[in-house]
This record gives sequence, C-alpha cells and structure tokens, in this order.
Amino acid sequence: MLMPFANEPLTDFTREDNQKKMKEALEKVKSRLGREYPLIIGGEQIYTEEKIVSYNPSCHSEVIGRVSRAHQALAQRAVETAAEAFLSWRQVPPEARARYLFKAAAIMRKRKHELSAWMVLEAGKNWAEADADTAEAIDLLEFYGREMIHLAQPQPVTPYPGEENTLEYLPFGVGVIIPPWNFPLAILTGTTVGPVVAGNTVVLKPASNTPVIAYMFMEIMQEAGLPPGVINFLPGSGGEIGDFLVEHPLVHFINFTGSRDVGLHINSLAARIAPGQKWIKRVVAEMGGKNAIIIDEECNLDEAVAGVITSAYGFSGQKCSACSRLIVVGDAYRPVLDRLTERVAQLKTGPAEEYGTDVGPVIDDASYNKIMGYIQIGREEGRLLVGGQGDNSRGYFIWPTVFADVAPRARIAQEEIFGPVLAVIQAKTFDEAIAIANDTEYGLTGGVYSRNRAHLEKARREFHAGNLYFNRKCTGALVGVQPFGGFKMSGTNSKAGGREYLKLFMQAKSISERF
Ligand SMILES: NC(=O)c1ccc[n+]([C@@H]2O[C@H](COP(=O)([O-])OP(=O)(O)OC[C@H]3O[C@@H](n4cnc5c(N)ncnc54)[C@H](O)[C@@H]3O)[C@@H](O)[C@H]2O)c1
Ligand SMILES: N[C@@H](CCC=O)C(=O)O
Repeated sequence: MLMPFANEPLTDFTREDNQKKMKEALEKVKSRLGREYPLIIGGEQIYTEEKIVSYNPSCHSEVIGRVSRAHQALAQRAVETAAEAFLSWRQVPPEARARYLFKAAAIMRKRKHELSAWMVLEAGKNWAEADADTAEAIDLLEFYGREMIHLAQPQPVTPYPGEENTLEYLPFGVGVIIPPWNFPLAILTGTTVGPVVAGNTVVLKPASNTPVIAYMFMEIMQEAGLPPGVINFLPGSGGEIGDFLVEHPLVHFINFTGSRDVGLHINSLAARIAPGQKWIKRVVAEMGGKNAIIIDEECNLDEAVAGVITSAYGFSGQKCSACSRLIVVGDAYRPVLDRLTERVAQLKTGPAEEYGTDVGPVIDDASYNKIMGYIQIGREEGRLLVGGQGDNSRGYFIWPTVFADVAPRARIAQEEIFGPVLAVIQAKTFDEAIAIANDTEYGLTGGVYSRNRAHLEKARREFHAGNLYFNRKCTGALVGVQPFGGFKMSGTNSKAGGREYLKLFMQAKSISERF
C-alpha cells in the first residue's frame, strides 16, 4: 500500500557527515563540467551544431555544459512526436502513470546531493537553497502521483433514479512546458510531471540559464522508464522556438512560469486561433511578485527582522515569493531599521559552493546590470542603509541592500527587481500598511508580523495575496501544505503543489446512461 504523502526532509548541513556528502557531490559534479548534452525527441538523442552554453554564475569563466539548441524544424518534430505519443499515453491507466513519478522520486532521492550540487554550480544556489529545491522536486513527484490516483477514483455526483451518472477526468493532449531558471529542478519537475501524470504529453523548453540540471531531470525520467515521446526535451531560445510552440495548432495548453512580460506575451499569442486549431488553448501562467511584509508595532522585532532577512535575501532575492517591500508601522520603524542595518551587514556574500555563504551570485550579466540599475534608482528614491555594491569581475555578486524612507509608489517599491534589494516604507497605522501592501499590480506572497489579533484578522480579510504568512517568512511554500500561486498580475493562481492543480490539465466528461 502507498504511504500517505509526507514532505521530503531537508538536509541538516550543520552535521559534518552531511557536509562531507555535499562536498563529495560537488567534487563529482565538478569532474563532469563542460560536457555536451543532446536534446531529446521521442527518446532519440539529437546533437545540433548550435549550443546553449551554461556558465557558473559564481565564476563566469567556468562552463557547466553545452546543450544542443533546437530550431523550428525540431520544434515541429517535437510537437508531432508528442501528438503521436499521446495516442498511447492517454490509454495508460492513471495508477501506472503515477508509478513512473514514484520511481523518478526514488531516483532523485538517491541522487539528492548530486542534483543539489548541479544547482549550486549552475544556478548559484547556496547549499540549503539547492537542497530545498531538490526536496521540492521529490515532493511534487510524490504529491501529483497520489493526486492522480485520487482523481481516477469515481467522482461524486448526485444519484438520479433510473440512470447511472459518472464524471471522469480526461487529458487534453499536447502541452508546452516553459519553466524559469530560478527553481530549475522543482518548478521544471512540477510543471512537467503534473500535466504528464494527468495523461498529457509535452514539449519541455527549459530556461536557457539552467539547461544542464534540466537534462538531469530528463535522464531521471528516462531511467524511471517513461515511454519515449511523453516528454520531449527541447532547449532553445524563447523568442525563436517559444513563440512557435505557443502558436502551434496541435498544442492544447501552455504551462508557463516566469516573468510578467513573457507570461502576458504568451497569453496573448495563445488566444489567437491558428489555422487548423480545434480548441481554445489553456494558459497557466505563474508570474512575478512585489511582495510585502508588514511589521506591526506589537510584535517580536528580532524574530520579525530575521524573517524579513530570510525572505528578502534567500537565493539573493531571486524568488518570485521574495520580500522586496518592508512596511513598518509607527514607532517600530526606527528599531527595525537599526536591527536591519546591523544584521544585513553580517550576511556573507560569496561563491555558492562555499559552505556558509548566505548570499550567492545573481544569475547572469543581464540580471546583474538590471539590479545594479535599480540600486542606482534606489539611491535617488530612498536612503541607502546597507549594501549597494556589486562585483562582477569573477562572478555576479551583489551585496544585500536596504533602502529606507522609500515612498510607496517609488519605482523600487513597485517594480520587480528580482535581486537582493529591499525597500523599507513607513506607515502611520496598520490600516495604512495594508493599503500600501495592496497597492501594486502583483499579489503573490505577503506577510505580517503582529501580536495584535484584530490586525491579523484584518490582514486575513484584506491583504490581497495568494500566499499570506503570519509571524514567519514569506518564502518556502511546502508542497501540499501551502499550495502556491498568486493573484492579479502574479498569474493564474494555479496553486502548484495543491489539490486543484492537476485538474487544470484535464477536462471533465459527464456520462449518463438511462436504463
Ligand atoms: N509565480 C511563480 O510561481 C514564479 C516562480 C518562479 C519564478 N517566477 C518569476 O519568473 C521570473 C524569473 O524567471 P525568468 O527570468 O526565467 O523569466 P522569463 O520570463 O525571462 O523566462 C521564463 C521562461 O520563458 C522562456 N521564454 C522567454 N521568452 C519566451 C517566448 N517569447 N515564448 C516562450 N517562452 C519564452 C524563457 O526561455 C524561460 O524558459 C520572475 O519574474 C519571477 O518572479 C514566478
Ligand atoms: N514556491 C517558492 C517560490 C517560487 C518562485 O520563485 C516559495 O514559496 O518560496
């Protein structure tokens, strides 16, 4: 009998045996850097002339791998192959589909530190962040496998005299999966295997900064025995093959996670009906955030500041869930600024592979320049308390930065920076703090530190965010525990890791027979 779902435990790196295992995994991965990887269509490995070269953001001269880059003819072949594979994959019983996921989870568990080591080197995640990414990928395999088994059971309908009535969930067909680089294993795994276990076949276009860890995922799904053509691995440029895939008439749905601009572009392309297209495409698009934590006057300020720091600077602020606005109520403002200044200055910025690094690099040159540009804007819009420096001579390092006295409508308080930059805003009252928190186009995560019951209840009702957290950090949603997805321009609220997720990739059929 299948065990009930339980979240994968995180690794305790304060233990020396675990440190040793992680160091060994890093050495093993380092001995494999610079290799070439194919794209995979219908189980066939295809090497192309053109490559996507992936670099270590902690040391940008180090090549992680060279991955074959698809062009439009290969994209066409991938879609046709997925359409062909759908004819047999949809006939595979849901329980059997789920077993591929359980097997893949078991393989990931065995390769846990190695997978995390790839992300330390390719994405610049520190050990704990990489470990959490691997654990979440395992969780998503285990969770969606069980959810599919659950959805395959007879669904409740009201009994009607003289008739048998049933409702069953059927897959759509071919989907395109477009994940981001910032959770290069967890989000890639979840957005792919959710639709797949629901009976769809997919073309997976990984993010160009992290194609090697994406290839490791493909390797694991193949080792788990997934039939050829169910997942087709197609690295390539978003502009060149992304648009082509989204517009393709055989594609039934797009499962995208990434920035607001690309998400809205995909949404508008997918809304146009291509010649020969026989359905309305479904777009699931999870996008950016400009998340706020409110620190109320009545609360433990030390705990609050610690939670804000973890939320703002974990993975260098490169999480859609990251806290990028801190709103402090009334007299708490000065003591919060003092604590922030002292503690943020103590964070260790450096290469992700060094044990003890708090803040690793940002992902690439373009991100580095964009974030440094926002820091420049911040110098005009606020008062720099800590940080503000960057160094891209070896890797893309930006020191954790705090701006105080920022106006709620300032650019650094409205636009997603996606880096280690926090804007601190003062509010006179708790009501004003809630109004400021809601005053952005995003609505992904939010947080409140308060001991005031009436304030917490007000925030429950009025703080408009898909994932709201009280007296804890606003990052690190756990699969099954805090289904993840936002409001407004943060996306379609698909709730990854939640019980509704798989239904987004299925259509319900009601069958009625009168006897
Ligand atoms: N809401 C969430 O759950 C969530 C989770 C993680 C990241 N994000 C957001 O993702 C962003 C960071 O990720 P990113 O930099 O990879 O985002 P991005 O939008 O630049 O890229 C996301 C993916 O889209 C692809 N792409 C780019 N142009 C495309 C096109 N024209 N057609 C099809 N695909 C295209 C990219 O290659 C990549 O695979 C941030 O805004 C962050 O908030 C959101
Ligand atoms: N689900 C992750 C964020 C994913 C976006 O980057 C969290 O809850 O921190």
